[in-house]
Amino acid sequence: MSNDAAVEKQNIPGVKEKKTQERFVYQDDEVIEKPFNWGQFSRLFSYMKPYAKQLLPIVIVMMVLGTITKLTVPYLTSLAIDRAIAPTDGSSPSLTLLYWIAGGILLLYIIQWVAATIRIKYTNIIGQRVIYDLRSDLFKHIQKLSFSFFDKRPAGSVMVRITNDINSLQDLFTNGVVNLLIDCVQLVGIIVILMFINWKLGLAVVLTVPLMFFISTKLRVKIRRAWQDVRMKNSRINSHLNESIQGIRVTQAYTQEEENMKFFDQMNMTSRKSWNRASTMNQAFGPLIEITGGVGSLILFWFGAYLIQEGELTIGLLVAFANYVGNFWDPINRLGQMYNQLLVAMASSERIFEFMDEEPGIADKPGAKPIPTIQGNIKFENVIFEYEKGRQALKGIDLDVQAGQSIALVGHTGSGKSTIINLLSRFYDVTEGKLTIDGYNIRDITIRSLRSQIGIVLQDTFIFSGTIRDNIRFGRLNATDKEVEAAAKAVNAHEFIMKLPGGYETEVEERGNVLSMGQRQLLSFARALLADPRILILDEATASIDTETELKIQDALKVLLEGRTSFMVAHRLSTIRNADNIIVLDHGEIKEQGNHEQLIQKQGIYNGLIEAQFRFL
Ligand SMILES: Nc1ncnc2c1ncn2[C@@H]1O[C@H](COP(=O)(O)OP(=O)(O)OP(=O)(O)O)[C@@H](O)[C@H]1O
Repeated sequence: MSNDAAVEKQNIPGVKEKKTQERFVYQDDEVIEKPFNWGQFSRLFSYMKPYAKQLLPIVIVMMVLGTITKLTVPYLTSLAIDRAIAPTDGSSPSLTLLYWIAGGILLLYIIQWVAATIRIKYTNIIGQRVIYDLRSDLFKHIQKLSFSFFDKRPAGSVMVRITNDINSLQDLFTNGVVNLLIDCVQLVGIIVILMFINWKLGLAVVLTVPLMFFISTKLRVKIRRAWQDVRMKNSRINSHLNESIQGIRVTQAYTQEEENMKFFDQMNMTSRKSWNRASTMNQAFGPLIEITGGVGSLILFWFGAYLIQEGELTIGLLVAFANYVGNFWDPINRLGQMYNQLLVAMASSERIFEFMDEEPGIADKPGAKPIPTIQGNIKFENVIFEYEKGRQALKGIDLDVQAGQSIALVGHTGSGKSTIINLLSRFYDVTEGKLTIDGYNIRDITIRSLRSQIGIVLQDTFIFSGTIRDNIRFGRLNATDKEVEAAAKAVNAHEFIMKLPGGYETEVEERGNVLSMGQRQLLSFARALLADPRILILDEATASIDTETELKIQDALKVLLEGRTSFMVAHRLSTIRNADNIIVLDHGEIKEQGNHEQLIQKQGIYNGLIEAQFRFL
C-alpha cells in the first residue's frame, strides 16, 4: 500500500461548510481518512498483544482449515465431472464414485462451517476486548486531563472521539484483520491452483486482476464516501436536535422557533441531497462493478472452450476453474474495502492517540506526598494567574485566611472570583507566586489528598440521573442511609424530600428538572456536608429565591460552614453580611477587604455594589 496512493485525505465537503454554519456543536472532527502510518498501525495493534498468544492461534488454525476446505471443493467437483459423470478416459460413468465425492464435498462444507463459526466467535472476542481496552484507556486518560484541556475543546468533540472514533475501529478489529489474512491466503492459494491446473488460462484470468482491483478500490470508494457523507449530515442533524432540545427553553423564550426551523430545514435538505447523490452513484457504479466481474468470466469461458477443443483442458477442470475464479473476486473486492477501512482507522486512531498523548497539565509532582488532615489555613502570596499567555486574570493576589474563617468573594463579573476558587482546588496551577494550605505548597502535595478534603458546591448544581439518595451519597459513597438522611435534615432538605412522591428514592434526571433551584442547592449542601470537607468552596446561585427558602438556605449554610474554612462567591446580601472577611475583587486585583461594616464605612467599591443591589430591589 503506497503512501501517496493513500493520501486521499478527504475533506468531506461538509467540513468546509463549518465556517458558515458555526452553530453546529458537532464539529465533524476534521478528516475522515489519513495516510497509512506504520508507527500508528503497530501502536494500534499492540492492543491485540495481550490476546494474541491465547486466542490468535485458534483463529489462525480455523482460518487455514476453512481456506483449505473451501479451495478443495472445486477440485472435487472437477473430479465428479471428469471421473464419475463423464469420464475423460472413456470408461462408463460411476454413480458410486459420484456419491463418495458428494459425501466428501458435504463433509468439507461441514468442516468449513464449523471452522468459520469458531473463527468468528474468537475474532469477535478479540475485537471486543481490544475495543473495551481502548475505550477504557481513553476514558481513564480523559478523566485525568486538566480543565485547560477542556477549555480548548467543545465537549462534543471529546465525545465524538470516545464514541465515533472508537466505533470506527471496531469493525477493523472484529472482522478486518482476520479477513485480511484470510483473503491474502485465499488469493495466493487460488492463483497457485489456477496456475497448476492450466497456466495459460490461469494467466489470462490473473491479468484481469489489476482492473478488478482498480474498479473495486476507486469506484467503491466513491460510493462509500458518498454514504459516509450521508452519515455525517445525519450526525449533524442529530447533534442539532440534541442542542435544540437542550435549549428548548431559550428558543421558546426568545421566540426563535421559526429561525430554528429554517436552520433545521436547511440541514435536513442538505441531508436529503447528499442521500440522493449517494443513491445515484450507487445505481451508476454498482452495476459497473458487476459487469467487470462478468468480463472476467467471459475471458474464462471463451479461452477455456478453446483450450478444451485443443485437448489441453477437461470440462471438469473448466468448471473447477470457474469456481475458483468466482472465489477470486470476493477477496479482491474485500481487500480494496479493507484498504479503505484502514485509512479511516488511521484517522480515527490518530485522533484517539492525540488525546492519549495529551499530558495532564495538572499532575502530581514526582515524590508528592499526601497532605495530612487539613486545618484550613490558606495563604495566597503574590499570586498571578493567566488562562492565556499574556492575559492576567489575577494580578498579584495576597491573602491570608485563618482556619475556620468564612471568606466572601465579591466583585463585578470577570473580576476573578471563580479563578481564585479554581486555583484553590488546583484545577489550574498558579502562573507566578505561591499558594499554600497549612504551610504546604499545593503544588507539592498529591491532588487526591487535596481535593478529597475540599468540598465544592457549584452554582449550577449538577444532579445525576438516579435517586435523591444516590445524589446526596455522591458526597461520600460509603455513607449509610442514616447518614444520608442526617445530612439532609441538617441542611433543611429532609422536609421537601419527604414531600416528593418517592421520598429519598425519587428518581431525578440528569439536569434535575423536577427540582427547584433552591431544592437543588439544598441537595448539594447535603452532599457537601456528607463529604465533610475541611475547606468548602461555594459558588452561590444568583437566582432570587423566595424568602422562606432563602432563610432555609441561610440556616443550612450555618450548619455547613461550621468549623470549616470557606470561600464563597457570594451574591446574596445575607451571605455576604455574615462572612468573616469580604474580599472585593476588581480586574484581578484585591481592591478592598474587611467585614461588612468596615467595608460599608469605606464607601468604596463594596459600598457601591451593595447600593446597586438595593437599588435593584
Ligand atoms: N477558561 C478560561 N479561559 C480563558 N479565560 C478565562 C477562562 N475563565 C475565565 N477567564 C477570564 O478570566 C477572567 C476572570 O474570570 P472569572 O471567571 O474568574 O470571573 P468571575 O469574577 O468569577 O466572573 P463571574 O462573576 O461572571 O462568574 C475573565 O476575564 C474571564 O474572561
